[in-house]
Amino acid sequence: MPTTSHDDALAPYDAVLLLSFGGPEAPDEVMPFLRRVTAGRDVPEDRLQEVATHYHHFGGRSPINDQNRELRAALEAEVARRGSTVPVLWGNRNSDPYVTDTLRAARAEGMLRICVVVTSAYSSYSGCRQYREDLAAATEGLGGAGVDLEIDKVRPYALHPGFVAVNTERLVEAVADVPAADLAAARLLFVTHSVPEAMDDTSGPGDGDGNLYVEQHLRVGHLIAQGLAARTGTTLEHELVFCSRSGSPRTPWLEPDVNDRIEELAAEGVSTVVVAPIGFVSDHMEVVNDLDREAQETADRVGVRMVRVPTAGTHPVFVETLVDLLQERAAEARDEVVVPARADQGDLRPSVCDPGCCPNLRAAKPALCGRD
Ligand SMILES: CC1=C(CCC(=O)O)c2cc3nc(cc4[nH]c(cc5[nH]c(cc1n2)c(C)c5CCC(=O)O)c(CCC(=O)O)c4C)C(CCC(=O)O)=C3C
Ligand SMILES: [Fe+2]
Repeated sequence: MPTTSHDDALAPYDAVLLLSFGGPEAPDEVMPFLRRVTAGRDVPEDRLQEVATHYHHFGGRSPINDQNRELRAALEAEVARRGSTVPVLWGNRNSDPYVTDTLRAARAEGMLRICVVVTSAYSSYSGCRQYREDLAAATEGLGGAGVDLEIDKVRPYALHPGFVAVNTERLVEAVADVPAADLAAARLLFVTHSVPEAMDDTSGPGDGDGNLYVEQHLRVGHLIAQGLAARTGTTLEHELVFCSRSGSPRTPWLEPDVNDRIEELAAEGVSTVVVAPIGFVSDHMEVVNDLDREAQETADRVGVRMVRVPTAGTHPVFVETLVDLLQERAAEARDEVVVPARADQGDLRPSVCDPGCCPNLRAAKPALCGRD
C-alpha cells in the first residue's frame, strides 16, 4: 500500500500520471495507430496514407514515446529531489502503455489518488477535454472498480511563467549563432498545431467568447518575444502560424500554414525565419516531419534560412515547472490557499474545468476533472 506521508509536497496523491498522445514504435504499428487516432473523425483515407509516409520516413517509429520515457524519468527525479516519494506513472491515449492499463496497474498497487499532467499546455478540445474524456473512459474501462480512483489534473499551463521561460530560453539559445544583422531582419514564426476553426471558436470556458486556443498562443508568443528583446536587445517581428492541418479539405482549419507563410515572406524579401513550435512540448512527429522536413524543404526551395527552435523537452526549467504545477495542485487538493503562478494578467484556466468548456463538437462524453 502506498503511504504518502502527510508532509510530502505531493500529498494527498499516491501517484502522478504523465498522460500523452502516444505514437507507433514499429512500421506495422503505423496504420493501426492512425486508424485509432482518427476513428469516428472526419479524416479522409488519402490523408491517412500521406501521414503514414511521414512515420515511414522515420522507420515507422515516432519519437514521442521515447521523449515521454525521458520526461517521466526526469519528473520522477525532480519529485524525489524535492523529498517526495510519489512515483510518476505514464499512460497514452493512442498507444501502449494505454492509460487504462496504467491506471489498472496503479489501482492494483493501491494507488487511488492520482494527479495527472498532460503533454499539452493549451486549452482546446484536443489538448484538454479529450484527455479528460480519456481518463473517464479509462476508469469506466476498469468496470465498477474504477469508482474508487480519485483523479485530479493540473491546470492548462501555457501561461505559467515557467512555460514561457523555457520557451524563451530555447529561443535565445537557438538564435545565439545567427549573425546580429541577419537576426535583426529575421521574422519570428510561432508555430502550433492547426485545429478546425470550430474547435478554436469553442475553446475556453463555456460562458466565454471562445478562441482561447489562439489567444493563449498569442499571449505566450508575445511574452517570449518580449523576453528575447530583454535578453538580446533584438526585437523581432513575430506572428502565429500553423502546421499539421488534417481533416476534410472542406472544413476550415486555422491558417496561415507555416509553409505558405515562409513562401510569402520569401517573396517579401525576408531571408531568415526563426520557427518556434511553442504549441508542442517535445520534438515529436509534427516537429521533426512537418517542420524539420517539410517546412525546411519549403525554406530551402525559396532560399530562406530557417532556424528551428527546440521545444521544451526535458529542459530542467520545464521539468521544474511541471513539478511546481503538481505541487500547486496538491496544495489545492489539501484545501490550502493557492496563488497560481501566472505570466500575465489575462484569463487563467483553473485545474477543475468549467462546465461546457472546450466542448466535444461530435458527441457529449463523460469527462473527469471538471464540473460537468
Ligand atoms: C491540438 C492538437 C495537438 C496538440 C496537443 C496535444 O499534444 O495533444 C495534437 C498533438 C498531436 N497529434 C499527433 C498525431 C496526430 N494528430 C492527428 C489528427 C489531429 N490532431 C489534432 C489536434 C492536435 N493534435 C486534430 C484536431 C486532428 C484531427 C483529428 C481529430 O479531430 O482528432 C493525426 C491523424 C492523422 C492526421 O494528421 O491527419 C495524428 C497521427 C501527435 C503524435 C505525434 C507523434 O506521433 O510523434 C501529437 C502529439
Ligand atoms: Fe494531432
